[in-house]
Amino acid sequence: MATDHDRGDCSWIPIVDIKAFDITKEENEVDRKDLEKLANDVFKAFSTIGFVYVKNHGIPQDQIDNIFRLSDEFFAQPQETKDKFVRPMSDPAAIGYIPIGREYFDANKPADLKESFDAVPGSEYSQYWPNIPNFEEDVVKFHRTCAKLGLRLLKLIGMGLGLEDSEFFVKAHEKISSRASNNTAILRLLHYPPVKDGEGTGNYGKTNEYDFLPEQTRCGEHTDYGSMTLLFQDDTGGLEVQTVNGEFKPATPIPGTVVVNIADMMQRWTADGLKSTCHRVIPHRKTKPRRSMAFFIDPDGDAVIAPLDNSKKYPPIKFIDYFNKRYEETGMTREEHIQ
Ligand SMILES: O=C(O)CCC(=O)C(=O)O
Ligand SMILES: [Fe+2]
Repeated sequence: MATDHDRGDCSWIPIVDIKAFDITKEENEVDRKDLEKLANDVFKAFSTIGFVYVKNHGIPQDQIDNIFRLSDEFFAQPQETKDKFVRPMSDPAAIGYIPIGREYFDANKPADLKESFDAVPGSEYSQYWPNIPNFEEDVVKFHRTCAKLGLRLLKLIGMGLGLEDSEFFVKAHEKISSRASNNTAILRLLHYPPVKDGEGTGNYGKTNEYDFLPEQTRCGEHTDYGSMTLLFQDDTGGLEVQTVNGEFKPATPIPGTVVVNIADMMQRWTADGLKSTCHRVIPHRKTKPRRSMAFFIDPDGDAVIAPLDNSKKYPPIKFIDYFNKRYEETGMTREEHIQ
């Protein structure tokens, strides 16, 4: 039976074209009226489902392809090699490799069948950068590029929301590409390995052939913790987003676009005006690997997040406290992974 994934039906998620304010443009060369119109369009798009496809963002396709290539090169290495770069788990600010079976979003189910690499500029954990030519340099540069796009979107949302200080969100993310002020924004390279068809034994980490355990998935249902996430996905599919009725529908890849979703802090700031929507990655095509790259836009860790309309919908919370709590709840502080 043809599924929505196969039909490529993702028309329920809005597409916004930000050409007027793409990252190659200087802020002062953009006409104020065009910017205001764009801000309204962007805000409206984010208000519908909390997910949008952003097109004409200005990040060169070559740069995106190059990071996917470096990511492939890293994950294609033997497990023993990758294991040398396993990030220290006790420090959420560390960089490095996260093996399969580490992160979960439901403690009663098997951990996600994915492996990833967390990267930030200026990390004190420089020994965890792999020995792949240009890896650190290019990945760090991409982090900064993503941060630039993220800040543009934050500005547009601030304007679209009609904030008195339209730079409010931008200012709360000032340290996005540094480790200062406990900013936790990371670029995460993700690899969901191909698996055999049928249910299996969870034989991961031991051979190159993986099986899904009963109830295991590529990435469990969750919301993201920070302000927003930029997601670059390959053409495999599998990402699903929860609708207001509670069902999950595909966010099929659209070439040339970045999927952007609202995360928990933006929902709190806007007192539910913008929704941090639940999403997951299913093994839509088990035998085909999925590769994606997520840039998690986080406010500075010291920022205190409270509803901007002064409502009491959410109590004020320091972002780093919220982050640490979620980090612990997803099993990330364990030094071992599930066998
Ligand atoms: O890989 C994907 O498509 C989604 C990943 C995701 O939602 C996450 O890591 O938070
Ligand atoms: Fe996510």
